[in-house]
Amino acid sequence: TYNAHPSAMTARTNGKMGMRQQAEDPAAMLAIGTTNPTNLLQPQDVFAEKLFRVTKSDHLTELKEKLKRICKHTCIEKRHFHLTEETLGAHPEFLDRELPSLDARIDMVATDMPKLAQSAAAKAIAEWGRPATDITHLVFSTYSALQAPSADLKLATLLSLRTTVCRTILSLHGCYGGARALHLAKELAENNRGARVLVACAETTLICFGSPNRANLVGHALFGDGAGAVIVGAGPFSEGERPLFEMVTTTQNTIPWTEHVISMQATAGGIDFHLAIQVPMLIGQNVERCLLDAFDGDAPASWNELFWAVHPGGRPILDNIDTVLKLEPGKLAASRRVLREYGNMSGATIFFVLDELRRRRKKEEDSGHLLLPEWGARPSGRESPSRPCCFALHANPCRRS
Ligand SMILES: CC(C)(COP(=O)(O)OP(=O)(O)OC[C@H]1O[C@@H](n2cnc3c(N)ncnc32)[C@H](O)[C@@H]1OP(=O)(O)O)[C@@H](O)C(=O)NCCC(=O)NCCSC(=O)CC(=O)O
Repeated sequence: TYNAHPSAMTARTNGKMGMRQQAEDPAAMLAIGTTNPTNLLQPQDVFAEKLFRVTKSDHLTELKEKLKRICKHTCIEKRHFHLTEETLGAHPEFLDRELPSLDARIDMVATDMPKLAQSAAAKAIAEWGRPATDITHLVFSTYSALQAPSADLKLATLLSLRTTVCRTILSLHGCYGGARALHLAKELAENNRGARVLVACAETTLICFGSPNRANLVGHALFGDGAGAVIVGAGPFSEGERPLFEMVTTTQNTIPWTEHVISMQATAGGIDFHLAIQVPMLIGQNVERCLLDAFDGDAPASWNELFWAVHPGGRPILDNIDTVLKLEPGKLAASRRVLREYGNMSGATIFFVLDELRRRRKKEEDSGHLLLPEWGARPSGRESPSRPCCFALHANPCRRS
């Protein structure tokens, strides 16, 4: 409802016209769901051999040895992929960037990617305990959305959300897409009393996949497929709703002049992406300044006073954050575990890290030994070092007093 007269607007939104504007409390995550495709589970130690075999690239021996070296340095043990050997057999054009293949990729992703998101969202909704029709807003993020109607509408249909659900799609935000979607969900939940926002993110490397070459080798070693979903709502909470992480404050920060550092480009042969070798260094050099900006004069005396939900963009990124922030061993354990078990699933990864953190918290609660601090932060380079983006989270189910 729009109205030129603010006083009339207040009267209408307080009355029968719809939800009152402001929620009483900060937004919180009320449930988390994650999922991975089961088609192909790739142990990292045999990944290079398999990739070069299925892409008929075995003759590129030097490149294969380099990928083996890189894979060893990733600290990844396995990843999940939607793409199968059968699919590659049926689409030889996926192997040759000179052949047009974008249409076929978009067709496959359009059907399969929303289903991946559905699986994660269904888990989150089941945990939340309320009917899917109580969801008022949907924010969907993916780097594979290149058509309209897009994955947000497909997901809404698959989940039988109400027809009045307010949908937003974030496209090609890459690794920071999940955090940005959560950021938006907080604003939606806090500004629409009673709103319940489904945040979903699904990523499949199918849209970028190609035969190995010098430019895509690190991407081949790093990225995997997965989906995550979170229900976000602000208080008052209904019976049975249980805040997992209170979302206290969110900011986004861009490092100037780093636009070239990570990029994605749709081409006739699929999406090309570029990762500059400087990414881990730039994140290390800028993360503390971005955190200080985010905390706006209210930073803790030591970063160890917080728990951390860092997007595991790559092993050297986590190492640099550890070093620069002087974190105690284990502070990034949730991020490191997710990287080890799933690789970098771009925007979906942060949901896995949050899920891992709450599992660790639950374990500590059950054993009576609470180690995780109450407050936390979530920095991430995005598509670049350029946007470390930070959340402060409140992991106590009770509200801050
Ligand atoms: C590739 C790595 C596993 C390599 O590990 P190390 O750096 O410890 O090992 P190393 O220095 O010996 O490098 C091994 C070989 O990899 C090469 N190499 C390293 N990084 C490269 C890059 N970005 N592009 C091309 N080649 C690269 C080195 O030149 C070397 O080649 P040779 O052996 O020939 O000398 C790591 O650097 C890594 O994880 N980098 C990716 C980090 C990243 O950019 N993540 C962001 C993803 S996007 C994202 O997630 C956004 C976000 O963070 O929010």
